[in-house]
Amino acid sequence: MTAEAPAPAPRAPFGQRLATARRARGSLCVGIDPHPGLLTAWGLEDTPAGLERFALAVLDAVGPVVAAVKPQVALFERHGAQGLAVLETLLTRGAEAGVLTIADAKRGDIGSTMQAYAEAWLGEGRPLAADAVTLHPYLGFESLRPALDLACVTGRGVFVLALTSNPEGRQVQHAGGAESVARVIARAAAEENSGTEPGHVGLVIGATVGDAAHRFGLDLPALNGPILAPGVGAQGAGRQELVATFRDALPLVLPTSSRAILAAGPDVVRLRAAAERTRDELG
Ligand SMILES: O=C(O)c1cc(=O)[nH]c(=O)n1[C@@H]1O[C@H](COP(=O)(O)O)[C@@H](O)[C@H]1O
Repeated sequence: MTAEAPAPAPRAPFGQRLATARRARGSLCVGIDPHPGLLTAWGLEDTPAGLERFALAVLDAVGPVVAAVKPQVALFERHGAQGLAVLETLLTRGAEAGVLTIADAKRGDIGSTMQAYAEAWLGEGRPLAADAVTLHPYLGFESLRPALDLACVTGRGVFVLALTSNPEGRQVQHAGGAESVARVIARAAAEENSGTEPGHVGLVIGATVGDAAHRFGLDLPALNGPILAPGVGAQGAGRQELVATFRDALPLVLPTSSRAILAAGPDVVRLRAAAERTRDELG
């Protein structure tokens, strides 16, 4: 009996694919956050049909000029099953268009449940599988194991919350003093990325956190993986804050902005121009 050949990897590793996308189209990620107020401002109804028109218009406008798009899952979930169907369509169209998709689902649970979340967002052939998903580690970093491992197998990625952009995050993430929660999470993520290639385990660190990463001793250049940085635009951060927050880890940073860019729609030309301008300003 001959041994079966191992199944070929479904796609190149996420770290590699992200690096290629950034070289081709720069480092911006645009958040697709279909808030009801934005739908109204775009002249759309707050319904699954309005949601679909909004989400696909954003993809068409910005997909060719940015590295990634990040649909905010909550804003699709609020439309129930039909909203999730729109998300499914968006993720499929994103893959067809060659722009990376990051599902902002912020999942995290005990291992047995985490296995199901991992399959849902990172599993091969799953309807909602994206190129990467956001995870929260507050049941313990190791509880994320099913997602960390499955992402590696399927050539996908994860972004683990470390220092979030909202001020309330400090209560949990700064706890522990010198050995802060954020530092423990950052170190655990770096251990997943050992190797020469850029790894598939990223962190989320808000561009609004000031010098917290430095103050708490996070060794960000050692992460060898991407840092998703929300907080630019509507939450007040810009290029100056990115430089001050990330210092020598800036090459790892993928800034992400939602409302500040989406407000330029529904005109596709203006929307694309807003994404290009933000991308170029943030450098
Ligand atoms: O994981 C995220 O993307 C995230 C983490 C974080 O610390 N702060 C943060 O704002 N986000 C998300 O990033 C998006 C920010 O949207 P804007 O403030 O409109 O740019 C929202 O979808 C948030 O849920």
